[in-house]
Amino acid sequence: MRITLLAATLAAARTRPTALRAALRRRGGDVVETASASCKLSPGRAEELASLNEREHAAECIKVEGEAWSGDLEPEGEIPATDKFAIPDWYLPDLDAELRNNGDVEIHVTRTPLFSQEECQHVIAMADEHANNAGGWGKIPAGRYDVHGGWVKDIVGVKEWFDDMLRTRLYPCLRGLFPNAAGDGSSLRVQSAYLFKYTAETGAATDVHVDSGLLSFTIALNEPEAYDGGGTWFESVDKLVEMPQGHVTFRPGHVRHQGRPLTRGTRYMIGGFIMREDVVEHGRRSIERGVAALGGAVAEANFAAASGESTGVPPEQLAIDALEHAVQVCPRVASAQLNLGTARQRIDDAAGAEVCFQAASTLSPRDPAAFFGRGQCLRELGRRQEAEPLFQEASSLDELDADAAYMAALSASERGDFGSELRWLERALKADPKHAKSLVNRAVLYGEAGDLDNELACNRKAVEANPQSALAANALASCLGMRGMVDESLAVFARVLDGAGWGDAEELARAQKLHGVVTRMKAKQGASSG
Ligand SMILES: O=C(O)CCC(=O)C(=O)O
Ligand SMILES: [Fe+2]
Repeated sequence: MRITLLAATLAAARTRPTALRAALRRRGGDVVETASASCKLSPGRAEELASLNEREHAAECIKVEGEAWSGDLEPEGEIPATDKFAIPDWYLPDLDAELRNNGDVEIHVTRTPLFSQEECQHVIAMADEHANNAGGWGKIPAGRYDVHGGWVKDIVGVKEWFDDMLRTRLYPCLRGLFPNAAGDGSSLRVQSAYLFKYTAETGAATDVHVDSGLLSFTIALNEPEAYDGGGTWFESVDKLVEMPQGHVTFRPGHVRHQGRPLTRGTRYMIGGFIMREDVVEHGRRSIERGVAALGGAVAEANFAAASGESTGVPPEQLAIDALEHAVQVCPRVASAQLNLGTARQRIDDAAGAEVCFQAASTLSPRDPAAFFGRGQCLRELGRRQEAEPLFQEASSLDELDADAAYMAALSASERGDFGSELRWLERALKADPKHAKSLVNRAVLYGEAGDLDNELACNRKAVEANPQSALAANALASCLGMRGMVDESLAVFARVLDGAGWGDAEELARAQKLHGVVTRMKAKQGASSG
């Protein structure tokens, strides 16, 4: 009988991980203005950050000198006809007015190839040979993916070809298509240029991101028959651009896009990020400075992080300052607002972060990170009901985001809607079959349905997939205790208690308490069988 009571204690410990905080109220008004007005950067600090940007720009211009061709363009450079589409309601951090044509942010895709088949094949052959000589392809990080590739400046033969093409075709196209932003073309500079080799197995995609520069181009080096999937996807208009070999896309750099996942074959492309020697991109540089100070662990994964000049300011503060500066410079740029939200979350300013995420989701309504971040803040602020649809939205926008689906599941379970909880947990586990919290809560649902074998199996899977998760270990140990498998249960609890460093205070206290419960249970078992 005592054993049953102890088991009930363990069953009560079958809890879902949650976090409850006090409630606060929000203010109304235009969301972007509200977020911008929340910035308290002093004019002196703004000036310091601006001069940091100027120095960084000057240093970068020196660095890229010689990495790629620059100077006067071929006067008669040919400009191909393009198909164009607009990105409505989108704002650029720098030269926003100049980068528009008739008020629109435009993406141009060539109608006829800019490069011949022979040219493209030759470029690929040189790149493959370079990789062979180097003992394999390098990897360029692109968010959660590592794409095989290399910097154009380092690839023998390709660099020389690329330099020639900048002068005769690529820069003349930018000058023709974006006349107000490119000027006569002589001040255009390659911030970076890379050659990607996507395969289904290695670095099949990039995350959705913005590029580092005023303008970008993407060159399709091989024929689309060589692969399935791929192409460039433009998030805010949900449009996929798939180009035949030799075609090129020209566009403002700061438009969210993704190299779509490849499911078969190989896709070669060249990407170029273009800046201007005579324009300091204060908006972009402050955003990148903030992102770099946050350790890059934010949604906007630019390939080239800002070159961090040491300032002696702690990283959290530098992030806040730089991103408040960015919001001052370009309040309608979603990535400035989003990253400021992330920076404020880091210093536990949920109310300050929430207004930024709300602005970001208004400015970039298909960016899952803005919804997820706002949902987290609203929970912190005690507004769980408002948070739930935001997690659902984030999960719908990114089916690979297990955290978003998990948070939607948690929200449903808090309302007692276990049917919805199950559906969202299944979605989370489809996105990430190893997601510890989802596995633990899936086990809870099995247990509540009386399916004890699957409850145990699910908890075992959680621990196997996450050997360092105290949450999973505690769940498994409790489950084992409930099933009377006390020795194994005690061993798992002991692992949590010994495992210095993995497990927060809450999980450690839980392990301690439940270890005691199971120890008493074992004593009772011994007494009743002895
Ligand atoms: O693979 C693609 O089409 C896009 C790659 C990319 O992010 C870029 O060119 O900036
Ligand atoms: Fe890109």
